[in-house]
Amino acid sequence: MSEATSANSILSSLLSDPTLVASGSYIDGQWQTSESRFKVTNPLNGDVLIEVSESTNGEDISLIESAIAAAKKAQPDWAKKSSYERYDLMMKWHDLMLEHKDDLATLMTLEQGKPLKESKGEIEYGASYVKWFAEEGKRVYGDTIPSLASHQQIKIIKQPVGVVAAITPWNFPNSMLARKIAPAIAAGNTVVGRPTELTPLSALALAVLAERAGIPKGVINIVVGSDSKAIGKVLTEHPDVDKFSFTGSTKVGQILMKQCASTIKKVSLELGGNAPFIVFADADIDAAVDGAIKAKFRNAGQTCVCVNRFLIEESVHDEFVDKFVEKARQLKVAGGLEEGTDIGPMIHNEAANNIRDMVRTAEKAGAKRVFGELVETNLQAPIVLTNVSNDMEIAQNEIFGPVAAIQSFSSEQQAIDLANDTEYGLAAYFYSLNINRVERVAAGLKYGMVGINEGLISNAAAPFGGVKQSGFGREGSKYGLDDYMNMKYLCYNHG
Ligand SMILES: NC(=O)C1=CN([C@@H]2O[C@H](COP(=O)(O)OP(=O)(O)OC[C@H]3O[C@@H](n4cnc5c(N)ncnc54)[C@H](O)[C@@H]3O)[C@@H](O)[C@H]2O)C=CC1
Ligand SMILES: O=C(O)[C@H](O)CS(=O)(=O)O
Repeated sequence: MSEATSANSILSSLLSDPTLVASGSYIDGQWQTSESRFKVTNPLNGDVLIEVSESTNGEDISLIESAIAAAKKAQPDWAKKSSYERYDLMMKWHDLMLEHKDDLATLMTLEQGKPLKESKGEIEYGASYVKWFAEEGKRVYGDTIPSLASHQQIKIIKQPVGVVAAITPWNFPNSMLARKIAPAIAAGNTVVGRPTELTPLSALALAVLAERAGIPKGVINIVVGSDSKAIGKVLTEHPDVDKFSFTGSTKVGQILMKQCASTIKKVSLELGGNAPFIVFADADIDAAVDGAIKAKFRNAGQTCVCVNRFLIEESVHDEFVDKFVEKARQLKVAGGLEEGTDIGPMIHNEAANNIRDMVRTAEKAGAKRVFGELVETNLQAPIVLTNVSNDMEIAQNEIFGPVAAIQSFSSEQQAIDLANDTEYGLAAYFYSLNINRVERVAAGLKYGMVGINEGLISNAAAPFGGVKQSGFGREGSKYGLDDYMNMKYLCYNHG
């Protein structure tokens, strides 16, 4: 059993199983506590939910190093297990995640703010990656290749890379970590995960359940702490870490990628986005509006695949704006635990202030606010801006909040050019019922993922990832394991 400290009164009163709340790092099957602690707060009201032990005070990195050592020690035996044995343990973990879905969702809403229905959806989403890769681990196939030389035979085998380190953001505190740990351990690797200090409880609860599932000690290690730079430096530069996977902003991804260069680690980066949402005149406008609401306001707009720029063909612009505003007006903005909430608080006041600054700057540059009021709390309701142009800051930077920035266009090529006019290339969306146009636009968009007449594209069966400054590597799908394996070429001389 974990040494989860008894959750404080707020948490224990809201959870049916308060022992899901851990308040220290999970290393080599042991729960580590320390003198220095950091506070986890509720974004809705700033209440302190719990204090969590730091895994480092900035100077003493011994706990981080012991997590890497534990992963290194456990990896050979974990890799020796058959994929069927790993499948059984991963599915026990998966089943426990779903069994405790309500508690895990409540914990997530308390520390991250998203509406409870979205938190429940995220637990299912995170669990789906565990199930997907438990199964994919049984399909790691090699190759035999005809050789040019008659005395040779060529074989290809795939092997786990070894120790994986992962750093994850606050906006999806369960699924971003699950979608790294799952492929890593399915492939026979071991993991040291580090969630952001803003939302560590969801990640630690995953460790509590992994322990209960019987996943051997050292296979999954979670280190927590507020000094992200110090922890990141160890995880990116330590010679015993073979693979580094990061989800977060492009700015931080660049720093971490540079740090990984010192030991030439295998790296995967899921970074920022600037998603265009193109609506052509030949689209089903009502379907486009429904898709737009989902793709814009999920997680209060705080996802890397949320719409950042709406590009609407001139002839349907006003119809789209009127219908979009009508739907946005109906969204309930309140605390995430409240019944019927559609939009919860943003992660912190700094993020909300940043949004307000972006809106004011856009208005100064000529954008027109056709719906919504700016508030002084982080419970920011939807804002809809029209008359936006692609050179505005709000069109070039990632909004990461509940603000819809709408531009119009007059031709298909102009729409594609506007959509591609960004340094990012993660997700894009467009609505059209003209099949030839669909093929042309899908081919012309420079993005890793494209939703076609669809606003929700994330699922474990698909390769999630971007191009350009949105990163590289793919998470999910049959391709997702490759990032966690090395390919080995065997050349047999059989005479
Ligand atoms: N492509 C994707 O799948 C995703 C991208 N993002 C992007 O991340 C941003 C929002 O998330 P944030 O958590 O604010 O991003 P962030 O990049 O500030 O933080 C991400 C993680 O990195 C850690 N971190 C920050 N600076 C670090 C450093 N110098 N060394 C080591 N670790 C460090 C943070 O503590 C956190 O755990 C947005 O740009 C969003 O688009 C977020 C989630 C998913
Ligand atoms: O962090 C994110 O924004 C997620 O990758 C988006 S999704 O996978 O939940 O759609």
